[in-house]
Amino acid sequence: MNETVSLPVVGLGSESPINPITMLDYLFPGFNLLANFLQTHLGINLNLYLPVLLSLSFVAAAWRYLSSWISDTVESHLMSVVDVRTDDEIYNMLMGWVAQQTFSQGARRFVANTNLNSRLYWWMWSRDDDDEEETDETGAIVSKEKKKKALAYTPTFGSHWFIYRRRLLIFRRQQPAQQNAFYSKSESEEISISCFGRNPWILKELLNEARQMYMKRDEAKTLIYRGTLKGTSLEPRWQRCMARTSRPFSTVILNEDVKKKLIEDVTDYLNPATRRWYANRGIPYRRGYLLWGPPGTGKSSLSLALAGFFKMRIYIVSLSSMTATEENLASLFAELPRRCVVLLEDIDTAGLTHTRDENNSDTSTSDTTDTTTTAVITDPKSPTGNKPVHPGRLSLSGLLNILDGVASQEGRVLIMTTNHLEKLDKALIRPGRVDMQVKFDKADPGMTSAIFRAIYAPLEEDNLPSSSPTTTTSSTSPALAALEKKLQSLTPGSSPVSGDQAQAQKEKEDKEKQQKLESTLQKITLLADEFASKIPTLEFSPAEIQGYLLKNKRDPEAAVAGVDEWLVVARKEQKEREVELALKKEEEAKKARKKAAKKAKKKAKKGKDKKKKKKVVVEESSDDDDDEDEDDSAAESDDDDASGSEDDGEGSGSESEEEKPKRKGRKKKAKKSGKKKKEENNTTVVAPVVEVRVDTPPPSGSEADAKIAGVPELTKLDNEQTAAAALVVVAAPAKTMTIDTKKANEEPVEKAQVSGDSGYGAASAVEAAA
Ligand SMILES: Nc1ncnc2c1ncn2[C@@H]1O[C@H](COP(=O)(O)OP(=O)(O)OP(=O)(O)O)[C@@H](O)[C@H]1O
Repeated sequence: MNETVSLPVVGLGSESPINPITMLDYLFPGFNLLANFLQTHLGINLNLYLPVLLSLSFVAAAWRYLSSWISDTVESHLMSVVDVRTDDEIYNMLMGWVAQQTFSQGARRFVANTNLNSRLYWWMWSRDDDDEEETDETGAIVSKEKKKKALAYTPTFGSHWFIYRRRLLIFRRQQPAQQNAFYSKSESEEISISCFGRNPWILKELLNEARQMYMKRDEAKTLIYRGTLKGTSLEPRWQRCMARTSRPFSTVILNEDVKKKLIEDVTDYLNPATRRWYANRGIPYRRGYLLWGPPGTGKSSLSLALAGFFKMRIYIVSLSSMTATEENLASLFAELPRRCVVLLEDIDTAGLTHTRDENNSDTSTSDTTDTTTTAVITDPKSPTGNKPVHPGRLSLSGLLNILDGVASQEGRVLIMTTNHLEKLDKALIRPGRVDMQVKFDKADPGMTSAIFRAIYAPLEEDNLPSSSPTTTTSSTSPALAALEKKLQSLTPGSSPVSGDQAQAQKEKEDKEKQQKLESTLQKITLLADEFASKIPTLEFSPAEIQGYLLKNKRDPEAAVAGVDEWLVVARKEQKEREVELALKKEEEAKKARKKAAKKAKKKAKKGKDKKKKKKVVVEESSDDDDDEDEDDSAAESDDDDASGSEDDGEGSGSESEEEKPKRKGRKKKAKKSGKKKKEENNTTVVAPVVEVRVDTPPPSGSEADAKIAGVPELTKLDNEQTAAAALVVVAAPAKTMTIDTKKANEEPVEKAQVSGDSGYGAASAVEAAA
C-alpha cells in the first residue's frame, strides 16, 4: 500500500502521459500536493476516488453553467428589470430611497456613504448645495459640518432580495465587466432592480415613489442650475448649483402694481388652457420678460422669487461668461425642461449690439434691426472692459435663433436682464421675444424705508438671541429646554400647575409677546422713515443700502445714527470708482485707437503692396529739368529687362537702396504733374494696372495683343511710347499690340493701336506687367 502518486510535470513538450490527477491539479492547483499528503500520511489513494471526484467536478461545472443559463432564461423571459444609469439624476433618487429601506439598513455587508449621489457626476447632482441651515428632530440647528457627515448605508455589490408592496424584488448592484478607463473603480457601478413577471408596473411605482421622495425635499426650495462647461471635454451642461429656500415675492421691493401684473401675466401664461390657445392658433408658446435697470436693483432677486413662486427650476446663463458661445447656448437650450425659468443675464454685455468694436460708451444707440451682426462677447464689469473675454463669438442672429428656434423649449419663461436697455438691438426685445418690460430703479424714499423695515422688522422665524427664554439655537435646543422643564417639575417643592392656570399663563405670554411685537414694529417704522429721509432719492441702489444696513443688522438705531457718515464715505467711494472707471475707459479707448491705427496702417500697407504688385508705371522722362531721373529710369528699365522683369518694380532686387526713395519721389511727382507734363509734351504716365493679360501668346514674328485693364487714372498717352513700353516687357517679338484700359477720370485712353518698333525709354511703365 506504499504506492506513491506519480507527479508528472505537465508542460509543453512534456513526454509524460497526462493522468487524471495531473489534470485535476491543473484545474485545481494544489490538488497533487493534497493527494501526496493524503497518500503519505493517511494512506488514502485518491486515484481510487478519481472517478467520483471527476463526476462531482463535472456536476458542479454543469450546475454552474446550468444555473446561469436558467437565471438568464428566467430573467429574460419571466422577469422585468430596470437598469439605472449612474449618470442620471434617477440614480440619486433611487439610492436615496434604497438607503431608507430595511433591507439596506439590515444588510451585513454594506457601503457607507456620506453622499449618495452619483460619483460620476457628483458635481452635477450634488445635494450638499443647500445654502440653508437644517434642524434636526429636536428643532436644533444642524450645523453644515454635522449635516455633511451624516452617514447613509446602502447594500454592497451583489444581489439583494427585498419585499416591496408584497412583491419580491431584487436590487442588484455590481461592478461593470469592463472597467471604463475614464472613471475610477469606485465611480463605476451598475444598478438594477428586477421583479418576477412580465409586467414591470411595480418597478415603475417604486421609481416614482423614489422620485417623489427626492422631490419632496426640494418642495420649498428653488433649484438653481447654471450653464457651465463640463470637465475637460468642455461640453456645456446645466449644473445644479444651489437649492435655496424660495424667496417670497414680498421681499422684493418693487412697485406693487408691477409685481401684480407680472404675476398675473405668468400665471395666465402657465395655465394649460393658454397652452392650448397658443397651439390652436399656431403661435409659439413662449413668453419673454426683460428686467432692466442699474446694477443691484433687484432684477435677479425678482427672477428667483418668480421661479420660487411658480415652483419652477431656474436655469441661469450669463452671456458674459465663457459658456455663452453660440454652440454652447444652443445645446444648453436644447436640454431645458419644458416648464422652467431661463434667466439670461447681462444681455447687453454679450456685445449683441451692432457697435461691437466700439468702446462701451459709444454703444449707446441701437436703432438697427440688423440681426446678422457678429459680436464679441464682452464684459464691461471686467477690468478688460469691452475687450472680448472669450474668443468664442455669439452673433445676434445666433442668439435669436436659439431663443425662438427649434431647440428652444416651448413653455419656458424667458427672463433677460440688462443694465443698459439702450444698448440692446430692437430685434432682441421686440414683442414675441420680450412681452413685458420691467424697469428697476435706484431707491426712492419708499423703497429705502421698505428695505429698512424688511431688515429690522422681527419675524417669527428669526433666531432670537440665546439670552431669550424662547431661544431655539444650537446652543439651547428645545430638547434641552424640555428636559430642564421636566426636571423643574420633578424638583421637590415645585408645585404642579393646573391646566387652566397654564392656559392663562400662556395667553398672557402671547399677549405680551404681541404687544412687544407691535411696539417694535412701530419703532422700526419710525426709524425706517427717518432713515429714508436721510438717503437722497435715486442715488443709491437697494443693494448698496442693504449692504450698509447689514453692517448693523441687529441695531437699527445705530444704522440711523451712522447714515450721514456712511453717505460721505459711500459718495467718496462712488466718486473714486467713477474716476477709476473713467481712467480705465480712457486708457482702453487710447489702446483701442492705437490698435485701430495700427490695423489701418497695416491694412493700408497691405493694400499698397498689393497695388504695387499690379502697378504699371509708365514713365517717360523727357523733361529737361529731370535729366537725372531720366537716366535712372532708363537704367531701371534696363535692369528690369535684363533680370527678366521683376514682379514688383519697386522691390526689384537690382534696385539699390538709394534709388528707392528717388524713384518713389519720381512716381509721386509723375502722378501730380501728369496733366502738366502732357501739355509740355513730356509724357510721364503712372498707370496702375489691375489686370494684365496677354490673350494670345505671340509666336515669333506674329501679331500680339496685350490687354491692360483697370487703369483708374491714366493721362492720355503718347501711343507710340506706351506701346513701345509694353512691347519691351510683354511681347518683345510682337509687331503690334493693344493696350486696353478702363475709362478713368476725364481723359481715359480706351485703346491704343501701336506699332512695335518704338523707343525703349518707357519700358519701366510696364515693368510690373511682366
Ligand atoms: N428691489 C429690491 N428688493 C429687495 N432686495 C433688493 C432689491 N434690489 C436689490 N436687492 C438686494 O440687493 C442684492 C442684489 O440684488 P440683485 O442681484 O437682484 O440685483 P440685480 O439688479 O440683479 O443686479 P445686477 O444687475 O448687478 O445683476 C440682493 O441681495 C437683493 O436682496
